[in-house]
Amino acid sequence: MRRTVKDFRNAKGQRLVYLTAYDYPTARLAEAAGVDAILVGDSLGMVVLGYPSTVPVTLEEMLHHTKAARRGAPETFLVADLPYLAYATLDRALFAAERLLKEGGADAVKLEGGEEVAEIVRGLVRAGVPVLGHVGLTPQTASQLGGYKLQGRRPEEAERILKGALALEEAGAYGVVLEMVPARLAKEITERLSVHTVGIGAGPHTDAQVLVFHDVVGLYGDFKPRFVKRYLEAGRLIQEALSRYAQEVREGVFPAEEHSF
Ligand SMILES: Nc1nc(=O)c2c([nH]1)NC[C@@H]1CN(c3ccc(C(=O)N[C@@H](CCC(=O)O)C(=O)O)cc3)CN21
Ligand SMILES: CC(C)C(=O)C(=O)O
Ligand SMILES: [Mg+2]
Repeated sequence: MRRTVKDFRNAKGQRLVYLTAYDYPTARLAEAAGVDAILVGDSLGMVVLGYPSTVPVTLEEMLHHTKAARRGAPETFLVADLPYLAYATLDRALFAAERLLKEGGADAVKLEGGEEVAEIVRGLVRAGVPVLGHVGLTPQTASQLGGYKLQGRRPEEAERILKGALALEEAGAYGVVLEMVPARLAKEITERLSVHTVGIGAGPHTDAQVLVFHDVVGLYGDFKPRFVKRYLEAGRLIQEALSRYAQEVREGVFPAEEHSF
C-alpha cells in the first residue's frame, strides 16, 4: 500500500529515504529498492535535460517527468518540485499543484524558500495540497546566494534559515528539506521542528535523507560534491559497455549467429 502524507507527517525521528527519479525505469528501480519516497526534483533540468541550472525548467517538463516516474512507481509516495516562479502567487501555485497532483499523480509538492513563501504554503495547505518545504541552499535562487554554496555559516544567516523552517511548519508544511547547511544547524532545526527534516548536504542529524539518483550511481559526469556518496560508477560502466558494443559492430562480431534468425 502506498504511504500517504499522514505517514510522513508522523515521521519525526524515522530515518526515511528519499531519492530523485525522473523517469519510468529509474522509478521502478527506486520502488524495487524500497525507498520511502521519490522526489521528481527540478534538478532534472540539469541532470537529464542539460540546462545549466534549475531556472529554465517549466511546469510542462515537470509534468512530463512526474507522469513517467509515477508510472514506474505506483506504490511509492511521490513528491514533485514546483518549478521556478510557478509559485510566485497563490493562484499560480494552486494551478501548478493541481496539475502535478491530478495529471502527474504526485502525492505532494515541494517549493523553495522560508518566511517569504510561508503564506503561499499556507494557501496550498488550506486548499488540501500536501507541501514539503526547502530551505538553506535553494537552487532556483542560487544566484542571489552566491552560487551553490554552504548556507547558514554566519549566525544571522543560520537564524534566518531556522526561522524559515519554523514558518514553513507553522504554515502547514508536512516536512522541510535542509540543503547545504552545517550539520550543527540541521541538528538544531531538526530538534526544533515537530515535522520531519530531509537533509542533503546537511549532515547526519536530519530525520530523513535525499540525494539525486544520478549522483548516487555516478551518472552525472564528474559531479561529486562533498555531500555525495557514489554507490556505483554507472557512467564508467555504461561507457565501457557502449565502447565494446561499437567495437563489436565495427569488427563484425555482433550480431552473431545466436542473435540472428
Ligand atoms: N546532480 C545534481 N545533484 C544535486 O544535488 C543538485 C543538482 N544536481 N542540481 C540542483 C541542486 C544544485 N546542487 C548543488 C550543486 C553544486 C554543489 C557544489 O558544488 N558543492 C560543493 C562546493 C560547496 C561550497 O563551495 O560551499 C561541495 O563540495 O559541496 C552543491 C549543490 C544540489 N542540487
Ligand atoms: C536536491 C533536491 C532536494 C531537489 O530539490 C531536486 O532534486 O531538485
Ligand atoms: Mg529541486
